[in-house]
This record gives sequence, structure tokens and C-alpha cells, in this order.
Amino acid sequence: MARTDCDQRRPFGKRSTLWNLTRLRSSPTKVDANIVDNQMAIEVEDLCLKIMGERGEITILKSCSMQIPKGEFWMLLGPNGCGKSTVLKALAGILRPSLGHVIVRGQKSFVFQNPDHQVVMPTAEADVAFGLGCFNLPEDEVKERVYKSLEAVGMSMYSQRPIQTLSGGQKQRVAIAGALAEASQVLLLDELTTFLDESDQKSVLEAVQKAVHGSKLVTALWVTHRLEELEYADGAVYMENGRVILSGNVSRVRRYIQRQKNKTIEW
Ligand SMILES: Nc1ncnc2c1ncn2[C@@H]1O[C@H](COP(=O)(O)OP(=O)(O)OP(=O)(O)O)[C@@H](O)[C@H]1O
Repeated sequence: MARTDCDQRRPFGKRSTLWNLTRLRSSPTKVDANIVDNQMAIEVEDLCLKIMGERGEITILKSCSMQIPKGEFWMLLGPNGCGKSTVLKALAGILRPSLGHVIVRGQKSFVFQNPDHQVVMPTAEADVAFGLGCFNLPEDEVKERVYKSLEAVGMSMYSQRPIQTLSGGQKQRVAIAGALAEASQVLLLDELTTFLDESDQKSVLEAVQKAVHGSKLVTALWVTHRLEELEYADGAVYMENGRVILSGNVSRVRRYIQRQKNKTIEW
């Protein structure tokens, strides 16, 4: 996986291995000549991914293609086990494609679903600042980035609150602030609302939407099971059984999923 200079000096960063799995960042993926559209933050073409299971090779992704425009908030949906997280891991560089091409333009961050795995420092402010530790920035710039990123996710008023007193959704927002402070342009967000109650779920969705639409420089790809979350999305991709079935307009994807749910597809 490509890493920033900072990561190369300290392969696992200042945080634990768990931290690196939960908020992973890296430098832009190398651009392949076959697919180049600079309006797209993410381009995937004919992505196939196989892994070696106990009983031999398993094909998880079958010729998946998708394009996510810069500065938009897109969602990736599909039944259990269809390959959503695997796509995200391929985009993050955690898993290597067996065939096909993957381009992510800009620095990317991966945030996982468990809020208690996202934040490690005693306060929100300290946590976001800690993530900037290896950038060697002047103190004033660290303060400014921390303030702006907490503000972007509506958490600036909680900057000094002990982290253990924050709700799951507030912790997720601190994790997203960490990614924004590190100037990540592509947020890869894997089922962030799984462990959250309804109001926390809404607060995280609104925070991502605000971060994306507020800056126009940030793109988010959000994996979810929850059809109702589509109301926040600018576009959507629907997968089944390792394949991309439909991609683009939210209403069209929602209608398709509703029809599938009325059939036999189990979510
Ligand atoms: N290391 C692995 N070994 C064997 N099978 C795997 C492995 N990783 C993923 N799979 C299988 O690949 C398929 C896709 O998994 P993935 O986690 O990407 O699906 P998903 O759509 O994110 O599922 P969910 O919505 O339940 O989280 C599943 O059938 C899963 O069991």
C-alpha cells in the first residue's frame, strides 16, 4: 500500500495497529492510463478480487466498475456479504485487486464502524491534534486545523470534553474531524452508523454531508445497509453478489433496492 512520507518513517504511525486499521491514510493511488477522468475522485474499472480461503481461492469481487465525482457524498449499498467492505478495502489499498484498475485521487482516510476504536486521546481536541503529530506542523497551524475540522463536523463545543463522555456518534465525528485535519480529500466510511442510535446516526450523516458540501474538496463514499440514509446522498452504487448492479441517481437506485427487497434478496 502506498503511504505518506510520514507513514513510511513510522509504518504504524503514533497510534496502535488498531488505529491504523480504523483511520488509515495514504498518498494518492498511482493513476493508470486506461481510466483518467480528473472530475472523478474515485474510478474503479473491472475490479476483480480473489482471496485464498481454507478451501481454495474465493472470488469476492467480479468485474466491478464505478465512478464517484469529486466533492460528492455517495453511498454503497447491497445485501450482506455482497462485497461492499471489500470494495472499500481495495480503495484504501488494504486489499490488492486481482484484476482491473482502482484510482483514488487525493489523500484518503478510512473510518471503520466501531466508535470506540476510532479515538484514543483524552479529549476531542487532543485526539485530532495527535493525528497531526507526524506532520511536523507549527503549533499555530495544528491549532487552526484542529479547530476548523472540529467545527466542520459540529464538534467544536465538545473540544475539551473527556472522550469517554462522548456518544458513539460524537466519537465518529471526532474521527472524521481527524481525517479532515489531515487534509484527506477522500473519506472511505464503512458502516459508521451500525452501533449508533437514531439521533447519533443523523448527526454523523449531517457531519459528513456538511464536510463534503462545505469544502467542495472532500469526497465521501459511505457503506451502509440503511436505505433511509440515501436521503443524504448525492449518488449511490448498488451491489449484489460481488457485482455492481446499478450506479448513479439516488432515486433510481432507491427504487431498484425497494423492488429487490420486495423479492427474495435478504438484507
Ligand atoms: N478473509 C476472508 N475469507 C473468506 N471470505 C471472506 C473474507 N473476507 C471477505 N469474505 C467474504 O467475501 C464476501 C464479501 O464480504 P464483505 O465484507 O466485503 O461484504 P459486505 O457486503 O461488506 O457485507 P456486510 O454488509 O455483511 O458487512 C462475504 O461473503 C465474505 O464472507
